[in-house]
Amino acid sequence: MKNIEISQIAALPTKYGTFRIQAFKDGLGKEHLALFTESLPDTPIVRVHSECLTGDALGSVKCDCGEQLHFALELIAKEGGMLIYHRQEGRNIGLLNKVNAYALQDKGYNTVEANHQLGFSADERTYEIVEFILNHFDIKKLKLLTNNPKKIESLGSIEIVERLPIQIIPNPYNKEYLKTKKEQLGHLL
Ligand SMILES: Nc1nc2c(ncn2[C@@H]2O[C@H](COP(=O)(O)OP(=O)(O)OP(=O)(O)O)[C@@H](O)[C@H]2O)c(=O)[nH]1
Ligand SMILES: [Zn+2]
Repeated sequence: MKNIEISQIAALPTKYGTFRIQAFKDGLGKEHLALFTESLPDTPIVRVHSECLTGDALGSVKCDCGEQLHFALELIAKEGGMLIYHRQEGRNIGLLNKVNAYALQDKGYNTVEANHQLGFSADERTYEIVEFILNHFDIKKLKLLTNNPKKIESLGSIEIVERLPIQIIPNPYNKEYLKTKKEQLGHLL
Protein backbone atom coordinates (compact mmCIF):
# COMPACT_ATOMS: atom_id res chain seq x y z
CA MET A 1 0.00 0.00 0.00
CA LYS A 2 1.25 3.46 -0.87
CA ASN A 3 1.05 6.82 0.88
CA ILE A 4 0.21 5.57 4.35
CA GLU A 5 0.76 8.23 6.99
CA ILE A 6 1.71 6.81 10.39
CA SER A 7 1.38 8.63 13.71
CA GLN A 8 3.58 8.44 16.77
CA ILE A 9 2.70 5.89 19.45
CA ALA A 10 0.87 7.29 22.47
CA ALA A 11 -0.56 5.91 25.70
CA LEU A 12 -4.34 5.49 25.88
CA PRO A 13 -5.69 4.76 29.34
CA THR A 14 -9.14 3.14 29.07
CA LYS A 15 -11.57 1.51 31.45
CA TYR A 16 -10.15 -1.83 30.29
CA GLY A 17 -6.53 -0.94 30.99
CA THR A 18 -3.85 1.19 29.37
CA PHE A 19 -3.22 0.53 25.71
CA ARG A 20 -0.81 2.02 23.26
CA ILE A 21 -2.38 3.69 20.29
CA GLN A 22 -1.11 4.41 16.80
CA ALA A 23 -3.00 5.83 13.81
CA PHE A 24 -2.62 4.93 10.14
CA LYS A 25 -4.05 7.21 7.44
CA ASP A 26 -4.58 5.40 4.15
CA GLY A 27 -4.46 6.79 0.62
CA LEU A 28 -8.21 7.51 0.72
CA GLY A 29 -7.81 9.66 3.82
CA LYS A 30 -9.41 7.09 6.17
CA GLU A 31 -7.77 7.00 9.57
CA HIS A 32 -7.46 3.55 11.15
CA LEU A 33 -6.20 2.72 14.63
CA ALA A 34 -4.13 0.05 16.29
CA LEU A 35 -4.67 -0.34 20.04
CA PHE A 36 -2.17 -2.73 21.57
CA THR A 37 -0.81 -3.88 24.87
CA GLU A 38 2.67 -2.96 26.02
CA SER A 39 3.89 -6.52 25.69
CA LEU A 40 2.75 -8.40 22.61
CA PRO A 41 2.86 -12.20 22.90
CA ASP A 42 4.58 -14.15 20.09
CA THR A 43 1.16 -15.15 18.81
CA PRO A 44 -1.06 -12.28 19.92
CA ILE A 45 -4.83 -12.15 20.00
CA VAL A 46 -5.95 -9.77 17.28
CA ARG A 47 -9.39 -8.31 16.73
CA VAL A 48 -10.13 -6.57 13.44
CA HIS A 49 -13.10 -4.45 14.42
CA SER A 50 -15.08 -2.84 11.59
CA GLU A 51 -16.31 0.63 12.40
CA CYS A 52 -19.94 0.85 13.48
CA LEU A 53 -20.60 4.31 14.88
CA THR A 54 -24.15 3.42 15.91
CA GLY A 55 -23.13 0.29 17.79
CA ASP A 56 -19.67 1.30 19.02
CA ALA A 57 -20.45 4.81 20.27
CA LEU A 58 -24.22 5.33 20.39
CA GLY A 59 -25.32 2.19 22.18
CA SER A 60 -27.28 0.70 19.27
CA VAL A 61 -28.47 -2.83 19.96
CA LYS A 62 -29.52 -3.40 16.35
CA CYS A 63 -26.22 -5.20 15.77
CA ASP A 64 -23.61 -6.92 17.94
CA CYS A 65 -20.74 -4.49 17.28
CA GLY A 66 -20.78 -2.53 20.54
CA GLU A 67 -20.73 -5.60 22.74
CA GLN A 68 -18.09 -7.25 20.56
CA LEU A 69 -15.89 -4.18 20.89
CA HIS A 70 -16.09 -4.23 24.68
CA PHE A 71 -15.52 -7.98 24.82
CA ALA A 72 -12.46 -7.69 22.58
CA LEU A 73 -10.88 -4.80 24.47
CA GLU A 74 -11.40 -6.54 27.79
CA LEU A 75 -9.85 -9.79 26.55
CA ILE A 76 -6.93 -8.09 24.82
CA ALA A 77 -6.16 -5.96 27.88
CA LYS A 78 -6.00 -9.15 29.92
CA GLU A 79 -4.21 -11.52 27.53
CA GLY A 80 -2.12 -9.14 25.43
CA GLY A 81 -2.72 -8.37 21.79
CA MET A 82 -4.05 -5.82 19.38
CA LEU A 83 -7.34 -4.35 18.24
CA ILE A 84 -7.33 -2.82 14.78
CA TYR A 85 -10.15 -0.32 14.47
CA HIS A 86 -10.90 -0.62 10.77
CA ARG A 87 -12.65 2.49 9.50
CA GLN A 88 -14.89 0.83 6.94
CA GLU A 89 -18.28 1.78 8.37
CA GLY A 90 -21.31 -0.24 7.34
CA ARG A 91 -19.21 -3.03 5.79
CA ASN A 92 -17.65 -0.20 3.80
CA ILE A 93 -20.76 1.35 2.29
CA GLY A 94 -20.36 4.33 4.64
CA LEU A 95 -22.59 5.79 7.31
CA LEU A 96 -25.11 7.51 5.04
CA ASN A 97 -25.71 4.36 3.01
CA LYS A 98 -25.92 2.30 6.21
CA VAL A 99 -28.71 4.55 7.47
CA ASN A 100 -30.48 4.07 4.12
CA ALA A 101 -29.98 0.32 4.55
CA TYR A 102 -31.51 0.60 8.04
CA ALA A 103 -34.51 2.41 6.53
CA LEU A 104 -34.96 -0.50 4.12
CA GLN A 105 -34.64 -2.89 7.06
CA ASP A 106 -37.47 -0.99 8.76
CA LYS A 107 -39.53 -1.99 5.71
CA GLY A 108 -38.66 -5.66 6.13
CA TYR A 109 -35.51 -6.21 4.05
CA ASN A 110 -32.69 -8.03 5.80
CA THR A 111 -29.14 -6.69 6.03
CA VAL A 112 -28.02 -8.43 2.82
CA GLU A 113 -31.12 -7.55 0.78
CA ALA A 114 -30.92 -3.92 1.88
CA ASN A 115 -27.33 -3.66 0.62
CA HIS A 116 -28.38 -5.19 -2.71
CA GLN A 117 -31.31 -2.77 -3.01
CA LEU A 118 -28.81 0.07 -2.70
CA GLY A 119 -26.56 -1.38 -5.42
CA PHE A 120 -23.87 -2.77 -3.14
CA SER A 121 -22.66 -6.29 -2.52
CA ALA A 122 -23.43 -7.78 0.89
CA ASP A 123 -19.94 -6.89 2.11
CA GLU A 124 -17.76 -4.23 0.47
CA ARG A 125 -14.86 -4.41 2.92
CA THR A 126 -11.22 -4.77 1.91
CA TYR A 127 -8.33 -5.66 4.20
CA GLU A 128 -5.12 -4.28 2.63
CA ILE A 129 -4.71 -1.70 5.39
CA VAL A 130 -5.16 -4.41 8.03
CA GLU A 131 -2.36 -6.45 6.47
CA PHE A 132 -0.26 -3.32 6.25
CA ILE A 133 -0.73 -2.63 9.97
CA LEU A 134 0.07 -6.22 10.96
CA ASN A 135 3.20 -6.15 8.78
CA HIS A 136 4.16 -2.84 10.32
CA PHE A 137 4.21 -4.52 13.74
CA ASP A 138 5.93 -7.58 12.29
CA ILE A 139 3.01 -9.77 13.38
CA LYS A 140 3.28 -12.86 11.18
CA LYS A 141 1.00 -15.18 13.14
CA LEU A 142 -1.93 -14.49 15.38
CA LYS A 143 -5.11 -15.70 16.99
CA LEU A 144 -8.02 -13.97 15.27
CA LEU A 145 -11.07 -13.00 17.26
CA THR A 146 -13.93 -13.37 14.77
CA ASN A 147 -16.95 -15.39 13.71
CA ASN A 148 -16.49 -14.43 10.05
CA PRO A 149 -14.63 -16.98 7.89
CA LYS A 150 -14.26 -14.35 5.14
CA LYS A 151 -12.11 -12.24 7.43
CA ILE A 152 -9.76 -15.19 7.94
CA GLU A 153 -9.44 -15.66 4.16
CA SER A 154 -8.92 -11.95 3.62
CA LEU A 155 -5.73 -11.90 5.70
CA GLY A 156 -3.95 -14.15 3.22
CA SER A 157 -0.40 -13.11 4.06
CA ILE A 158 -0.77 -13.70 7.81
CA GLU A 159 -0.82 -17.07 9.57
CA ILE A 160 -4.03 -17.47 11.57
CA VAL A 161 -3.00 -20.03 14.16
CA GLU A 162 -6.41 -20.11 15.81
CA ARG A 163 -9.85 -18.56 15.48
CA LEU A 164 -11.35 -17.36 18.73
CA PRO A 165 -15.14 -16.89 18.71
CA ILE A 166 -16.65 -13.55 19.68
CA GLN A 167 -20.29 -14.25 20.36
CA ILE A 168 -22.70 -12.10 22.25
CA ILE A 169 -26.11 -13.03 23.60
CA PRO A 170 -28.77 -12.03 21.02
CA ASN A 171 -31.45 -9.49 21.92
CA PRO A 172 -34.87 -9.04 20.26
CA TYR A 173 -33.47 -6.28 18.00
CA ASN A 174 -30.44 -8.10 16.63
CA LYS A 175 -31.79 -11.66 16.56
CA GLU A 176 -32.76 -11.52 12.86
CA TYR A 177 -29.53 -9.71 11.99
CA LEU A 178 -27.48 -12.48 13.61
CA LYS A 179 -29.61 -15.12 11.89
CA THR A 180 -28.93 -13.52 8.49
CA LYS A 181 -25.22 -13.35 9.24
CA LYS A 182 -25.23 -17.05 10.03
CA GLU A 183 -27.42 -18.18 7.13
CA GLN A 184 -26.39 -15.81 4.34
CA LEU A 185 -22.92 -14.59 5.23
CA GLY A 186 -21.59 -17.86 6.62
CA HIS A 187 -20.74 -16.57 10.09
CA LEU A 188 -19.85 -19.26 12.59
CA LEU A 189 -22.61 -18.50 15.06
N1 LIG B 1 -24.32 -2.36 5.34
C1 LIG B 1 -24.60 -2.70 6.60
N2 LIG B 1 -23.60 -2.74 7.48
C2 LIG B 1 -23.90 -3.09 8.72
C3 LIG B 1 -25.20 -3.39 9.15
N3 LIG B 1 -25.17 -3.71 10.45
C4 LIG B 1 -23.88 -3.59 10.83
N4 LIG B 1 -23.11 -3.22 9.80
C5 LIG B 1 -21.66 -3.04 9.73
O1 LIG B 1 -21.08 -4.30 9.75
C6 LIG B 1 -19.75 -4.21 10.21
C7 LIG B 1 -19.51 -5.36 11.16
O2 LIG B 1 -19.63 -6.52 10.41
P1 LIG B 1 -20.38 -7.80 10.90
O3 LIG B 1 -20.91 -8.50 9.70
O4 LIG B 1 -21.35 -7.45 12.00
O5 LIG B 1 -19.28 -8.68 11.58
P2 LIG B 1 -17.86 -9.04 11.03
O6 LIG B 1 -16.96 -7.92 11.40
O7 LIG B 1 -17.90 -9.39 9.58
O8 LIG B 1 -17.55 -10.39 11.78
P3 LIG B 1 -17.01 -10.61 13.24
O9 LIG B 1 -15.51 -10.50 13.15
O10 LIG B 1 -17.41 -11.99 13.59
O11 LIG B 1 -17.60 -9.56 14.12
C8 LIG B 1 -19.61 -2.82 10.78
O12 LIG B 1 -18.87 -2.04 9.85
C9 LIG B 1 -21.04 -2.31 10.87
O13 LIG B 1 -21.14 -0.92 10.70
C10 LIG B 1 -26.23 -3.35 8.19
O14 LIG B 1 -27.38 -3.65 8.45
N5 LIG B 1 -25.89 -2.98 6.94
ZN1 LIG C 1 -22.89 -2.57 14.24
